[in-house]
Parts: sequence; structure tokens; C-alpha cells
Amino acid sequence: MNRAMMMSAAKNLLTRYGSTKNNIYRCMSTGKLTTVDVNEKSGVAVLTMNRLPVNGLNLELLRDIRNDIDEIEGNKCRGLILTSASSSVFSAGLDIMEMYKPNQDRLKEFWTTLQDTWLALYGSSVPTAAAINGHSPAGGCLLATSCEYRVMLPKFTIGLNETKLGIVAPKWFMATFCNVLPRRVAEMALTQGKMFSSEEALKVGLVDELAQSKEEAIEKCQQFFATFAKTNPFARAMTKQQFRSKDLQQLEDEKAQDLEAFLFFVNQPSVQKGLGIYLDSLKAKTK
Ligand SMILES: CC/C=C\C/C=C\C/C=C\CCC/C=C/C(=O)SCCNC(=O)CCNC(=O)[C@H](O)C(C)(C)COP(=O)(O)OP(=O)(O)OC[C@H]1O[C@@H](n2cnc3c(N)ncnc32)[C@H](O)[C@@H]1OP(=O)(O)O
Repeated sequence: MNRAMMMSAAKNLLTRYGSTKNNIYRCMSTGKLTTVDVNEKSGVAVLTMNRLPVNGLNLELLRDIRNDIDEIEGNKCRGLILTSASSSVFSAGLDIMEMYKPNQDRLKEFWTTLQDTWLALYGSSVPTAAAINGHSPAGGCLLATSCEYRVMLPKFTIGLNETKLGIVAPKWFMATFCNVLPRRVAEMALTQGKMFSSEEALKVGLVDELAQSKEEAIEKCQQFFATFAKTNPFARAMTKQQFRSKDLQQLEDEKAQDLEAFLFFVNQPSVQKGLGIYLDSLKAKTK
């Protein structure tokens, strides 16, 4: 982050926090595939993904999440908890149908919206946490690890499994993973396409706590936010942004090249073939 960007971020944060210390704000749901509920007392917003059955991240769901994050930031919420309306899947990751035999204009829009959603979530000045109440592969894991804290229910799985699908996680997926895990653990897991059980994820630090129910997970996320009670919100947000600025700046600088690499990669006949086989295997499971 250069000096001008830092000053502008500081100005935004001062405007947000300057005179609002003890007030409670209300946020409103913006999306059709998401809901946002704000706890009137704590000011914490719960953003629920609601594209059942598996919260596949298609263009419309990503747009809704992105708009919600902007609205939660704008409404001066005290925290953002990301969770799912499904009782078994947090998010199945990117909707593979967006990448398989794609319409090229939509494909571009899809990837650009994913980039923007990540920039908004990873760079959010609002404290963020994920209540992971179901499986969370690939893009689902990206969303969860973009948050500052993770609480997961037992007996589910989480990880970046891209290599198992014959695709390569982009650099910013890897950076997000490395922000949570020791580099060696991250490299091993990424190259193996490893999906961690909830219990394994806790052990390596991919998640911070386990909870027995969604309600308990949300409560634990709220408790995490409470640890900031005696900190200055502006100083907290600036500190977070400085920790993450290198990763954020890298994607900002390379957005166009990243899009080009994605389009080139996804349009390779071998990748299309692999995605087709993977989709068939998923569908065969349900027959
Ligand atoms: C040199 C290169 C340099 C740089 C690289 C440049 C570019 C990189 C290029 C690409 C990067 C892309 C990064 C990709 C990220 C992703 O997120 S890819 C998606 C990965 N996701 C998965 O692998 C998860 C697959 N799903 C599951 O494992 C399971 O569905 C589940 C564990 C999540 C849930 O299990 P169940 O509850 O049993 O549900 P079902 O399996 O029965 O599924 C119900 C229904 O949903 C369909 N479905 C599931 N997941 C997806 C999905 N991700 N996309 C689309 N559709 C999905 C499934 O087929 C079922 O459909 P129906 O049979 O009901 O029609």
C-alpha cells in the first residue's frame, strides 16, 4: 500500500469511527442469495449464504456477497460473521458450471467479481469471522480463510483441493492460505489438494475453534470480536490492513494479468475435459 492509499484508508476509517463510538447501527440485507441480520445490541452482522443446496459461488452469489460486505462496511457494523443456510455445506467453492463450457463474457465478469469479493473481504476494515457450519472446499475455504477468525463444526472438511481437479489455485488463494498456516504446511496441503477434517484443521491452525452447533459457532465469533473491546477501532483496522496490504496490493496490481491467466487456463481443452469428468463424478454420486 503506497502513502496516498494509506492516507485515503486512514481518512475513511476516521470518518467511520470518529463520532460513532457507542452507537448501534442497523444493516439491511441487499442480496437475494444472501441474508444479512444485524444484532442490534452488538452491532455484529451475520451474512448468510443461501444458494442451496451447496452455496456454489456463481456470479450472482458473489455479487450479493460483495454488495453485502460493502453495505456492512458502510453501515458501521461492529463485525461480520460469514455463515451458511445449509446444515451440511458452508460453500462448495466456485460453481464449476461457471467455468465449464463457459460464455466468455460471463466468465470474465465471474472472475472479476471473485477478485473484487476477495479484495473486499480480505481487506475489510470491519472485524471478520467465519462460522463454518459445513464442508468448505476450495473457494469456500478461500472465503473462510479471508476472515480473521474461524469456528468450525465437527465432522466436516475444509481445504484447497484444486490440484485434485487439475486446476491451479491462483497466487492470492495461496497468499490467503499462507496468512493462516505455516508456509510448509500450506505448500504440502496445496500440492496434495488436501481436505482437512474439522479436527485436523483445528490441529494445524486452519480453524481457531470447534463448536457443536451453528449458534455456538456464531457466539464464539462474537466472543472473538469482544477481544477488541479495549482496542481503538481505527488503530485495529489500520493494523489489519498493514498486515494484509502486500497480498491486497499484489492482486490490485495484477488484476488484468490474473484474469488473463484464468481465461487462458480455463479455456484449455484439457482443463475443460477435466472439469467435465469432475462434474460427472459429482452428479454420479447423487444417482
Ligand atoms: C499456470 C496457471 C497459473 C495460474 C492459474 C490461473 C488460473 C487458475 C484457474 C482456475 C482457478 C479456479 C479455482 C477454483 C476454485 C474452486 O472453488 S473449484 C470448486 C471446487 N469444489 C469442489 O471440488 C467441491 C465439489 N463438491 C463436493 O465435494 C460436494 O458437493 C460437497 C462435499 C460440497 C457437498 O456434498 P453433498 O452435500 O453430498 O452434495 P452433492 O455432492 O450431492 O452436491 C449437490 C449438487 O451440487 C452439485 N455441486 C456440488 N459442488 C458443486 C460445485 N462446486 N459446482 C457446481 N456444482 C456443484 C452436485 O453436482 C450436485 O448436483 P446435482 O447432482 O444435484 O445436479
